Amino acid sequence: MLYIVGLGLGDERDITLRGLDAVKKCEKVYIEAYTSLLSFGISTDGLSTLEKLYGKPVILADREMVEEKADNILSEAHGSDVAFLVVGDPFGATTHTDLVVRAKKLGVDVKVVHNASVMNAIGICGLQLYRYGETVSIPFFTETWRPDSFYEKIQRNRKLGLHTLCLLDIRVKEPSLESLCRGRKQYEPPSYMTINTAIEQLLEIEEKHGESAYSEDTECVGFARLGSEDQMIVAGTMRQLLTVDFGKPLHCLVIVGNTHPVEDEMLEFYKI
Ligand SMILES: C[S@@+](CC[C@H](N)C(=O)[O-])C[C@H]1O[C@@H](n2cnc3c(N)ncnc32)[C@H](O)[C@@H]1O
Repeated sequence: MLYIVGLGLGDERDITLRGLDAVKKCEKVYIEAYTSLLSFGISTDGLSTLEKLYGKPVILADREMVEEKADNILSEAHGSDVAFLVVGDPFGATTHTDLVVRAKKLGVDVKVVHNASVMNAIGICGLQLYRYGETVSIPFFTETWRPDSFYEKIQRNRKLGLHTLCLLDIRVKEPSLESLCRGRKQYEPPSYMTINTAIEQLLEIEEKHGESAYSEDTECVGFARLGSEDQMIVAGTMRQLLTVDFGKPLHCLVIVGNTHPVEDEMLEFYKI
């Protein structure tokens, strides 16, 4: 059996009792290390808090392992109980649906244990979760690569009066271009997009398209470290949020659509 267990957003204590039961009975425990491990304050080589709580070793599964060696994990799950831990909810990221599909095709039984995700934790700012349009991802721009497919999606959401959740790029264990050319993989240090960088990129793309999908005066909400003791939530225009230091990652941003009076009342508590 493959147990895919959501860990929630705060720290190791956010696992559910059902999730902990599953972990305790599994012979092997993997943890995915590339979507948002950081919110647990865990460095890629320091898993001891989790190991202490679970009373067994936890194997770090980075992007390469999950994408290239998933079949090894799945064949282990054929004959024994294996847990695959995911920060947030297993379906809060598209990556894990692929693992479920592969497991089912190989005839491996799968059980999912849900938990809180960034996709619902943003509800804390008072914007109704059922008034959101398509979620977008904002990738880090480079000198030569400035993809902007998020622009059209935000525009579509805003035409419908819907809020937009922007997930911000995480670059963990990315091989450096230089090392790829040399044929020996070396990795860039991890980087996490801040709300400030996301807004700068959004405004750059608005200037390029010039279709007024949004502007510096558009109301947004910035979220940092949701679910942690030191979480930070600030509402304001893009221009205002550019001046806020949101501190440590992880960050995400909501572009506010049309609001109901109760949504406005809640947002007031977070205004800059
Ligand atoms: C693939 S998504 C969601 C991952 C996770 N499986 C979940 O269900 O929440 C990862 C992105 O969500 C946002 N994010 C995740 N955790 C966050 C947190 N605690 N606070 C703020 N943003 C967060 C960041 O923008 C990050 O790049």
